[in-house]
Formats: sequence, structure tokens, C-alpha cells
Amino acid sequence: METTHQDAEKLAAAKAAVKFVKDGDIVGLGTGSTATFAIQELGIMVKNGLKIKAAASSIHTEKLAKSLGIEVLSLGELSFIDISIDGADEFTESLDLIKGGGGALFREKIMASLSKNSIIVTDASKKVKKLGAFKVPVEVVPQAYQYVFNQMLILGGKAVQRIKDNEVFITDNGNFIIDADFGLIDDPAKLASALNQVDGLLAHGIFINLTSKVMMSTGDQIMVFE
Ligand SMILES: O=C(CO)[C@H](O)[C@H](O)COP(=O)(O)O
Repeated sequence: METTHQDAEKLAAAKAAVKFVKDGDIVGLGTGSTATFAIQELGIMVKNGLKIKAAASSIHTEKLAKSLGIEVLSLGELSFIDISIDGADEFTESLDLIKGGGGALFREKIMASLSKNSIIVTDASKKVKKLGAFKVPVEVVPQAYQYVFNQMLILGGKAVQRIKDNEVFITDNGNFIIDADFGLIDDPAKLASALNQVDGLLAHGIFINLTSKVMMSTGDQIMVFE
């Protein structure tokens, strides 16, 4: 399969990030194409003798990690994670993120919250001045769907339910995703705080103060924002 320029950047960022993983670490494994490169690299390192245990941010990631010989612990039973490596849909230099393009935002947020060192790996396309060109994913408990949808409109977001392959998208937790377009977001912390108040909204994709560093590959070099 031909490797695209963007894939080469994702792989380079992943390779740079896995260097921070040490023997004995509990490692949080993200979800998405960039995180997958990191998981594959960790699989090689484990085959070569690295001793780690992992926690997965999605069912897909858990299966992948196990297939590569990485031991996977239950996220819900952990009090901390030493280091996590995940991707992002957008990030700013203040380390605010939008995540959840793959629909794994709830477990990804718990994973980041548990992590002593939370590394985000990206290609160069993910860096923005202001968040918001990428719609904010919102995970909704089905019984609260219409209520939360209406609340998104009240908060100024154009909301659409996520559909994938002509079917309503269902998360690993059995919930729906609403993608909410708030335009470019001047104050991500304020919007995150307003979203946190909405009953029935399990998680939203604005990540504030949850990232230790972003490692972004430009192809030529790895830029680190921390
Ligand atoms: O948040 C995520 C999944 O919920 C991903 O990390 C995000 O969508 C980036 O994915 P990719 O590395 O494939 O561009």
C-alpha cells in the first residue's frame, strides 16, 4: 500500500513519542490512524523485550494491542496511567484540543485525565490558530438525544447526528454522537464549561488542560509544543 505524505508525518510523530515509554510503564493507547502507528511501534518494542502494560481508549485499539502481544488492563480499574499517546483532530499552541473524530472521545478523555504524561501525536494539518473548523463531537446518551441536540442549538452550535456508512453511529459505550459546529471558538474553556453543564451529554471533544505535549511532524522535523 502506498504511504501518503500525511501518513509519513503521522508515523514520524508516533516514532518520536514512543521513545518516552519506559520499562514498567502503564501506557494509555489512543484511537485513530496516528495512534495506530504508535501502537504498532509499541508492538515491535514489546516483541523486542519492552515490558509494559496498556490501557485502551476503544474496543478497536484494545483488539489491535492484544493482536500485537501487548497486555491490556481495564481502563476503569486504573488509578493512574504513566504515559498516554493519542491523536487529535485539532490543536492550538495553548494545547487545547478537539478530539473525537473517531468517536472514542469519552474513553480518550478518561485516559488523558488518568495520565501523568499525556502526549498527542499529529501531522502538520492538525495545528490551528483557533479551534472550531472541525466540529465538536459530543457523545449523548440515547434517551437524552433530542434534549442535548436542542441544547447545542441554544449554545449556538449547528448540530448534526453522526451517521457512518448510512447508519446512525453508535459509540463503544452504546451512545450517539452529535457533531456541533460552533464556528471558530474564541474561548474553548468557556464553551467546554457550558457543555459540561448539559445533562445527558456524556462527554465532549474539547480537551483543556489534559495534554502534556503535542509532538507534530512536519515531515522534516518533529515540533514539540508543551
Ligand atoms: O480523537 C480521535 C478518535 O476519537 C483521534 O485521535 C482523532 O480523530 C485523530 O485521528 P487521526 O489520527 O486518524 O487523524
